[in-house]
Amino acid sequence: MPLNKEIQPGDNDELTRERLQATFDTQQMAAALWGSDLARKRRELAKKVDKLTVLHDSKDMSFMTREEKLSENARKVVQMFAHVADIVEDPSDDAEMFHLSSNAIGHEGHPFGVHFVMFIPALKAQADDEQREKWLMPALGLQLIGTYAQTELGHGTNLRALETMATFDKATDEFVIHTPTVTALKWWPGSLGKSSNHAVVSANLIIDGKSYGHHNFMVQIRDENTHKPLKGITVGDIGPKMAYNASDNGFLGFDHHRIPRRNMLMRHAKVDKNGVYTKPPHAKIGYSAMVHVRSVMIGHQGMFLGSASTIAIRYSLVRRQGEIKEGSGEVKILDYQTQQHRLFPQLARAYVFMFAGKEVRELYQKVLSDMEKGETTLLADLHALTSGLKSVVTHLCVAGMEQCRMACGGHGYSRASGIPEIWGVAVGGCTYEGENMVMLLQLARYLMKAVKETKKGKSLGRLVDYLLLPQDRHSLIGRVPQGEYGPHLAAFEHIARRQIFKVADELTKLQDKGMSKEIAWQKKAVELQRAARLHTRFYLAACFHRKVQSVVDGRIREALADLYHLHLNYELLDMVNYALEDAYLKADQVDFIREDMYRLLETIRPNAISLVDAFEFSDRELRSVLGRRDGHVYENLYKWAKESELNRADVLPYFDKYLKPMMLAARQRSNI
Ligand SMILES: CCCCCCCCCCCCCCC/C=C/C(=O)SCCNC(=O)CCNC(=O)[C@H](O)C(C)(C)COP(=O)(O)OP(=O)(O)OC[C@H]1O[C@@H](n2cnc3c(N)ncnc32)[C@H](O)[C@@H]1OP(=O)(O)O
Ligand SMILES: Cc1cc2nc3c(=O)[nH]c(=O)nc-3n(C[C@H](O)[C@H](O)[C@H](O)COP(=O)(O)OP(=O)(O)OC[C@H]3O[C@@H](n4cnc5c(N)ncnc54)[C@H](O)[C@@H]3O)c2cc1C
Repeated sequence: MPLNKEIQPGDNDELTRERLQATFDTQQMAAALWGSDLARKRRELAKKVDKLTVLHDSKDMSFMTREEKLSENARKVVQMFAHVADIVEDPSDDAEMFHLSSNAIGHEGHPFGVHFVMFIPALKAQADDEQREKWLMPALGLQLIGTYAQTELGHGTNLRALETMATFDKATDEFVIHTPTVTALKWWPGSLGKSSNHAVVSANLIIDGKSYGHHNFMVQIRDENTHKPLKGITVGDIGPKMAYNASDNGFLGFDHHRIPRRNMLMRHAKVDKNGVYTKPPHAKIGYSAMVHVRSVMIGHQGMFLGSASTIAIRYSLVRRQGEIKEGSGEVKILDYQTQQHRLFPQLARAYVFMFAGKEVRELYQKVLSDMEKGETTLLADLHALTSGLKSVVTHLCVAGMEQCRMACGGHGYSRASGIPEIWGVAVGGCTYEGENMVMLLQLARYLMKAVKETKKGKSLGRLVDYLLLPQDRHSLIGRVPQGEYGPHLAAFEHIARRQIFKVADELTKLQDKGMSKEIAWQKKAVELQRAARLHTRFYLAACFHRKVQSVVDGRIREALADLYHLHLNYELLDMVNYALEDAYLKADQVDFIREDMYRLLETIRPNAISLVDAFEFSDRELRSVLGRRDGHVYENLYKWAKESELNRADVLPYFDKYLKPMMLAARQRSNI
């Protein structure tokens, strides 16, 4: 059977020649990336969206005001739901729905931005059966629009300091929701400002003057017909952001607003009509919606980096600039080693982030079904894993996307490239769902506990089993036959384990000297977050290894293995100081890693376009002139620029108003 190489009539010849070099079938690679069923569904879905003009952008969003963006995406999201049954096979499949939303709406946000990713997951995990009937069904049926209102103007990270109050009034069987200070205003919730009419609100539960910490409450905030804020509620938009401006992130305040007692989400924690409080089976079970989003973010961030890599690699095969050998003509910029070194490691990261995203979702589903039965043993493991992955992946994604942008030269800076918007959305991920540094420290707490268990000869969980293994003194990289990468993965393991034990010992020493646990933690916080990063980067490398091992088709496995080996080399060099500190690696081994990395850049080069084609992002989804599948970049850049609102007239009013009078006056002065 001939290999599928994604060649279509009308394609730029340069790209066709590139695609013909592929050593593998792109559809099979897509199946390895997404799973064969989802890859097929994605392909079919994109074709259907292409035919449904009501789902198409009415013009490029770059040329719209915020209000136009909100209105445009509200229009499309409504059309999307109207046609959903004709487009997707299973509307309850988040992955299929995310793909539909990417194609039809893009990533700038829409009125249901938080409804599906937090509001519904919070209801699924925290509402009891009766409450699910009352809100989950209408929420799924689009009878209401919900958001998740937790962060306040004064506090986002430190949830214990949230100020919004939910005081139980036994006499009326109600909670009184109140915003006592300006810093207690809810601030940031997506789609809150102008779109939502319901919110899951985090507030301190107060019964008979005693605080039980924050819990989640269902609050209707707007009238379902007039959409006006209900009495006692102040709500609005917080203003423009770096990106994601089709989302109306909002503020929300309550003035002694009353809700029925049964509006507290009561699957786990409960308050009865006499004000008797029942504790949940796990203190942090109410944080499940956050864990859900952290788990989805990993794969999504991989897709963002995959999109940026696709744009930059395709463009690098169309763009010619300079000669390598004088007189032999200008080369494609992807033929420069520096360009390959800039882009291929980002491509490899995108692949592994998507693989890790899949693994972590599987663990999340398991924990969710355990929680349904009141079983919470794996919650701490999941929290630790998602906290680390969320932080490392978002950080590396935005660093990688910035490389992709710069690799496109001047045109990368134009919004026509599509990179600025996805970069702006992705970089938000470093902050939302837990600021990265804070989440790394959460993982570090877990790792320090794991060390204690290890010292007793036990393992805290599967993810930290490797702490039980003895440390090797020297790496075998370059000392085993060429093509064996076991020692590379062992090096990730070594540096993670060493840093974890090192910081644990340092903490112990400080405490032995009489320092409190908390102050010792502060003194070692930078080292602790390093340990968390190294642990996570080891997890990612090991995940890549598991994926390559699981692939049956030889051609796919070989192409994936090249990316995996490049990943091992590149990331090790990025962290090499840790391996040099204890002379685990010698200088000649570092040179070996570098040389092997350069070799791999050359090996990957002929497959580059097919490795990005395998993501199967449609042009509609990429929204990039530079990343067009057919490679016809220049004529379309010109067409795009002509759409600029500044080109609506040859002379704009500001010229007559300001510049012309100034120049006339200057001329008159010079004539005097
Ligand atoms: C949106 C989805 C996909 C994105 C891509 C799609 C494309 C579109 C892109 C744009 C979408 C934009 C949507 C954005 C939506 C964003 C929403 C939000 O941001 S919602 C708000 C999120 N807020 C946070 O994440 C707050 C961060 N802070 C915390 O989580 C906590 O305060 C803390 C964990 C830092 C500390 O909690 P606290 O209760 O104060 O901790 P204690 O010190 O009391 O206890 C520590 C103890 O608890 C354990 N713990 C903490 N959390 C959990 C948990 N979730 N599960 C299990 N255990 C937990 C922790 O490990 C400690 O355990 P210990 O044994 O004591 O060590
Ligand atoms: C695009 C976007 C969408 C959002 N959507 C929502 C939403 O739908 N619902 C919602 O409720 N919220 C939402 N948020 C809010 C978001 O969850 C918070 O901004 C986030 O959790 C960080 O909290 P913060 O803003 O208080 O940061 P801060 O905690 O003030 O962070 C500032 C700095 O302080 C440091 N810091 C803070 N605490 C510690 C500590 N203990 N140890 C060491 N360093 C520390 C941080 O590392 C950081 O460098 C959104 C935010 C964004 C950007």
